[in-house]
Formats: sequence, structure tokens, C-alpha cells
Amino acid sequence: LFKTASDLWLTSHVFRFQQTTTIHKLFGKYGPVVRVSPDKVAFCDADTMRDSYSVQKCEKSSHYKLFTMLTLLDNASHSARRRVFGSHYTAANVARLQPEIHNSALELVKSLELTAAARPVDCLDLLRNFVVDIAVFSTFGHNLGALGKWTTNVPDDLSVAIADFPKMGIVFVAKRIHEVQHQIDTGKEFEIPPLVSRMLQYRQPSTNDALPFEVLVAEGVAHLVAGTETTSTTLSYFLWEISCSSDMMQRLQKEIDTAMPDPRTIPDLSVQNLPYLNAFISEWFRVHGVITGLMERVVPATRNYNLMGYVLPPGTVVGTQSWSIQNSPRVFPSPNRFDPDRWLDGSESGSAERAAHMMPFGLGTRVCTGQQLAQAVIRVALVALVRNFDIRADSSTTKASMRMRHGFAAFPTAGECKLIFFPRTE
Ligand code: HEM
Repeated sequence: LFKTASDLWLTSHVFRFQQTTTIHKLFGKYGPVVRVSPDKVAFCDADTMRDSYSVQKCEKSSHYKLFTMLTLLDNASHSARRRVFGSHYTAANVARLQPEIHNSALELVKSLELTAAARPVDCLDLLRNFVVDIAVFSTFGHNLGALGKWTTNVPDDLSVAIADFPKMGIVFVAKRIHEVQHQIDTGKEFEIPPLVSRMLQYRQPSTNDALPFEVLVAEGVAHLVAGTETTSTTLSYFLWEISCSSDMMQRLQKEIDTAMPDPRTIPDLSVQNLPYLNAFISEWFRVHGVITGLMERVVPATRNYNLMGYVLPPGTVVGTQSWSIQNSPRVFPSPNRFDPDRWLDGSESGSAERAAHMMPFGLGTRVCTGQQLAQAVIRVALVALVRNFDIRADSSTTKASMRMRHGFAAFPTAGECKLIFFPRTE
């Protein structure tokens, strides 16, 4: 009873989407180690961050039972599963998806020119449709056409289901898995093997059995959910940030205009170096990020854990949050200031120090599988949009409406992000 009552304090902040900011304030008041509930300790220290997530490889807490795919808690089952899909998300394989990502980004530009130029458009909705097309292609090799539907004002069922998390398009996923199985059975080659084909062909080492169908469905759904809202919300915030500063927009445009002389030909961004765009992206992930919540891990059953001088017994939940760790005034002077230029100090020690204080995609054994894909989609979409449009915020989109509410993933208070895209004249 005592534990439940004591947990209520933290839970009340969770339900008000304020856990991240509340824990951040506690670090300011009490220092880098705070006991936030009877068996839960939050910390804000880069060395401890590396130790618990990468060196000790603490397993996930039962908090993750709330989600679908991210729920494998023990390290052994998780690393076996991760081997199945890890190869799909390598930089080399993501590079093979580039043509698809470029086509979708150019379709996005055309959609905006056709239907939305110079009138407000809710970017959360538009970009969800854009990202869902790429995620479905990557996962199932299927051309969904959600963005095309958005252009003709027809809601895409899957995008609606993803926005409405609990429904999650299970039927859609099961159908796509059957299609991919059919293609494997009929011996038809895949141009780019989708994620699901890897899962279908995987055999479990101990039994040589295939993965059960319900696992395939859960994984398919999870990869769509994990990859879609995170990426589209991030992109919406990027565009809003750009709309807030004509100086930053012009600097980005100057750099991108040079790298992309033809507004309809996106360069290969894996070889193009765009320092200001890179700095802008790093700074956004530092100041905001979209997975801002506490990444909970458990002290293993076999030993105590010495966390910055506090000896914690097995079973204690420990964790840090990117929102706080990326805010160190020593590494990032005036940490609340959005300043891409801080990333342009090229000294090796400066870059290493900054990198050691970043975890927008998590860290260690459970680091985001899809981060290469997310980075590629974000960079391509930004380049295409900034090259082709001047972006301004609609009067309904303000600092207050865009203030983040923090679930495990963050989202704007207003639940929308209305921006206006003005085609650029050459
Ligand atoms: C801006 C976009 C994204 C952000 C900020 C992001 C962030 C994260 C973070 C912080 C974690 C670790 C969670 C933890 O340790 O508690 C994670 C895990 C994961 N992400 Fe992402 N993610 C993004 C995009 C994607 C994409 C595009 C995909 C796939 C298509 C994806 C798939 C996954 C999966 C499968 C995991 C679980 C990994 C595991 O437990 O081994 N994410 N993501």
C-alpha cells in the first residue's frame, strides 16, 4: 500500500504528460541522483548513462510492457530477435531505400504545390502520411499511396489507425505478411527485401522453427508505430523551428541551393556534406528530441549496482532522460538556447564531449534500430521542402500551441502543427 501510494505522485505527472519536465526540475533542485518513487532512481550523468545502458546492459523495466514490440525485457531473447531485423536497418541497406525516399519527398513537394501552397496545412497529418508510405515500403515492400490519398483529401486507413495508437492496423499488417510469404513461396525475387521477408525466412537456432505468426504481426505493427509518429512529429517540429527564424531558414536555403541546383533532383545525402543542416538537426535533437521520457532499466537480480556512490539492490529501476542529459551547461553553454552554431566548433575534443552527452535515439543494446532510416528520411524531406518553399507558421501555431507534452514520446499541446508553404521563385 505504501509503495502504491508513493508511486501515485509520479503517476499523477505521467497522466498529465509532465513526467519529463518534473524529473528535470528535480535534478535542478536535488542534484544528479533522485529517488522518484520507492523503487525507482533517476540520474543525470553521462558516465553513468554509458555504464548502465552499454556496459552493464541493464534489462528493460516492466514499464515497457505497455508497448508492443519494444516489450522483450530480457537481454537474451531481445538480442536473438534483434539479429533478425538488425541487418535491415544498416546504413548500407537504408542507402538502397534512397530512391523510394527521394520519390516520396518529391511527391510531398508536388502535393503541397498542388493543394496546399500558401494555405495552412497540418504538418503532423501530412507528414504522417508521407512517413507511413516509406515505413510500409521498408517493412512490407508494399506501395501504400497514403500521401496520394492525402492530396485528394481521402483519409488513409492505416495512417488514421497509427494516429489512433490502440487500433494499429493489425488486419493490414497480417494481410501484407501473407503477400510477402506468397512472394517467397512462388520464388519471385525482391528488388529490395522488405523487413518482413527477413523475419519470415528466419529460423530459431534452438528449434529451427519459424517465428510464430503473432510475433510477425506484433513486430510488423511495432516497427510501423515506432518509426512513424516519431519521425513525422520530429519533422513537423523541424519545419516549425525553421519557420520561427528567417535567418536560419536563409542559411539552410543557401547551403541547400548550392548542393541541389535543380529543385527536383535530390542529391545523394549519404555523400553530400551539409554542415549547417547537420548542425541544425543535431541541435534540434539536443534541445527537444521526441523520445524525452525516462528510459527505464532494472538492476540485475544477481548483484547490487553502485550508481554514483549509491548502492542500489537488485530490482531497483534506474534510468535517465535525454531531455536532462543533453542539457549540461558545461558541455552546451546556455543549454536552453537553440543554437546550431555550437555544433560547428570542429575541435575533436568538443565533438567527442558533445556526442557523449547525446541520446536522442537511446543508447546501448536497446538503441533505436531505425535511426539510420529516420535520419535519412528527415534529411531528405527537409532538403526537398526547404529547397522548394519558404515556410511560415499559421497564426494558430504558436510557442504555446507547440509546447511539448511528454508521454514516452512528446507531441505538441495543440495536437496539430499548421504551417504555410510558399513556393520559392528562382
Ligand atoms: C526521429 C525518429 C526516431 C526517434 C527519435 C527514435 C527514438 C528511439 C529511442 C530513444 C529508442 C530507445 C528506447 C529505449 O531504450 O527505451 C528507440 C527504439 C526503437 N526504435 Fe526508434 N526512433 C525513431 C525512429 C524509428 C524508426 C524509423 C524505426 C523503424 C522503422 C524505429 C524503430 C525502433 C525500434 C524497433 C526500437 C526498439 C529497439 C530495441 O529494443 O532493440 N525507430 N527509438
